[in-house]
Amino acid sequence: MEVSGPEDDPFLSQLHQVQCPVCQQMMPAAHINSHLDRCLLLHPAGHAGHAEPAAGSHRAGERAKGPSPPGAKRRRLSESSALKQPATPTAAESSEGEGEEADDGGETESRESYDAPPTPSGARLIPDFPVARAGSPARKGSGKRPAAAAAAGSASPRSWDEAEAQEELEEAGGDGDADADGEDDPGHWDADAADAAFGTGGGSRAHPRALAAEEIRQMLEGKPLADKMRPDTLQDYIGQSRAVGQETLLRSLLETNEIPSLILWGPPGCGKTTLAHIIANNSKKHSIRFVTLSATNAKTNDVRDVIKQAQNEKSFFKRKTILFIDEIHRFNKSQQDTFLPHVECGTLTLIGATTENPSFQVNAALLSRCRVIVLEKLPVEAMVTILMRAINSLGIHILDSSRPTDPLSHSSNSSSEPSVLMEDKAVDTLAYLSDGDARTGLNGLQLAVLARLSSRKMFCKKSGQTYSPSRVLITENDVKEGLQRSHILYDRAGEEHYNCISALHKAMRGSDQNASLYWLARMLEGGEDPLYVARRLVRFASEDIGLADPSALTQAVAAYQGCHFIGMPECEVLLAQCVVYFARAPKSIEVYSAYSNVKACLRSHQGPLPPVPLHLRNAPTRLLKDLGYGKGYKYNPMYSEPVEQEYLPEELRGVDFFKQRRC
Ligand SMILES: Nc1ncnc2c1ncn2[C@@H]1O[C@H](COP(=O)(O)OP(=O)(O)OP(=O)(O)O)[C@@H](O)[C@H]1O
Repeated sequence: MEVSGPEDDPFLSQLHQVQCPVCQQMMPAAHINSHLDRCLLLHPAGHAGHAEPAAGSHRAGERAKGPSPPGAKRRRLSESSALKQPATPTAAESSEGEGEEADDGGETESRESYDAPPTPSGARLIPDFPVARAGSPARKGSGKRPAAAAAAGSASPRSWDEAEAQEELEEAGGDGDADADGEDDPGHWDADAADAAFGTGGGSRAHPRALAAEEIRQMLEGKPLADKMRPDTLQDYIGQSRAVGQETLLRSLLETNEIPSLILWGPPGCGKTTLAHIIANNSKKHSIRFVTLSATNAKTNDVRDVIKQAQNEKSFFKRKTILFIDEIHRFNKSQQDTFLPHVECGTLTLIGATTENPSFQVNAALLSRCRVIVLEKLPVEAMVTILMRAINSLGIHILDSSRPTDPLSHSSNSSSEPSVLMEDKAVDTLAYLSDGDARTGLNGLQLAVLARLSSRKMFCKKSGQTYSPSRVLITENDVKEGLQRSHILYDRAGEEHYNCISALHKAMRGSDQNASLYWLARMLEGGEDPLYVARRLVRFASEDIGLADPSALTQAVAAYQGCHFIGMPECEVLLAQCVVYFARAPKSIEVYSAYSNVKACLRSHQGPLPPVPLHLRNAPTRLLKDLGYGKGYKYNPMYSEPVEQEYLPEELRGVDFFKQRRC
């Protein structure tokens, strides 16, 4: 559970808060003097607004050197970790704030929009990318963005204006150092570092610090690129104009900080968590607590804790709490019920994100108290814009296929040329193949670049030329490979979902308990709904085990109910137990096949179906008795010996569905 808000002593820190007149940051009154000394030194006139951690805390750069969130965590966890932002400036001082970025004073600096221009069909998709000069998308509070974008947009690495590059460099510290504040942070992703360094090296051959392949490789290692590139402001939030476009109600509500309870519904990677992250950033400016839970690992007690804290905050400090629950559909109905009264009475504003239809997955009562925001798959143009933003931040140049000569081949000063280039069609292909999922696109890009940089195969297939080892060309094939590798992650909504459940079914049928457990874990770890797996087990109990072990059905139904009661992650072991039981159980498809035969018989029947024999009909009235209903029926319990009696319609007499396929 991640909670951002007043931590160590909420009472004191709230009561004695003052605002720094230079960087606007809130902090305990006791810290203001020492903070001001530092702040004035760091932010002379004109730099106000660039926030600095309060006195007593580490400087931003120092904090950033601390261990960054583990990138090896599974995807959902790493996504939720992206919301570990201090909700208020005071939170930056708390221990939980450590390791997080500095406050986002840099956001106040000018930042050009990344909205992609409409692309005519069939035209190249890479937009003439606006040069973003300030405000890093990857890091709040950062200073400069490179004009690498310009090079990409104009498709010529040489179109970059030298003077502009030098100016950018000087603004960024003048020495090619990563941070305008002079904070060096080699081990941490720093878009500024990339920007400042590449901005000067990318187009301006005069500058000695074009990003070397090795530098890019280091920047790409660790945290997923999608996390690093998560936008902090609505301005950088691409697409989704129906939901948060300029004229929408939601946008005006967000701008006035009137956040209603929301359910964000959309396919994976379309920006649900990102929108919540933007709301979180915004709320911290208004002293609203923003708490994040992921339904994949939060327990009911975590929810209760959040509610209790929200009640305290409301009654003692009149402070609102926004609770963001990622994958809310994975909470069972009773867990969802826990929020209901608190959303109702305004203790909590709930923001839930779900990939599943909320009509089925979210309690009707809760749903009726939330505004459902439908986010769509990102269109290809938006994907290109998002990818280009990352490509520019990394200092990768785009190679224009329409140019008659390869810029790599006629470099006069090879040492200062950009060292990593990417085919323009590789970007288009990546945007198309990502299927509206920005995470897939960005992580595919990361894998493609990393793979290419690690293998150091530096030749251009088109020209057949090889280049110096310091140059790398990322091709369309590289991104295709990168995408394939990133798809190893389980795709809950797509083909992988069906492939894995089929593999599980077959492994249990083949009595392979190891493989059965493997496929189960692969689905659950990938974010599969445990109730979906449980429903399939109920079916398997009858289809494949049947009367060979009739208690299998009881086991499956119990597992289903157990999953429903306790939800993930606790229910995974219930499913594991059931899966192993089924893999070990004797199998019989006798009933399943016989029933299939009956169905086939009915479907292939020509003409009207045979009537129910009169002796089998019930005769509750005299009239029916007179018509012969029930006549001649032998009531079995009255006979001690076996009863000779027909139960099938006359024309089916002698048919044995257990032996033959068709009647
Ligand atoms: N609209 C957008 N504009 C810019 N970047 C985006 C946008 N949507 C997604 N991204 C990028 O894609 C990454 C993944 O997006 P996000 O985590 O918001 O997806 P999601 O819809 O919550 O997915 P899931 O349901 O799988 O958790 C983000 O970190 C961000 O870098």
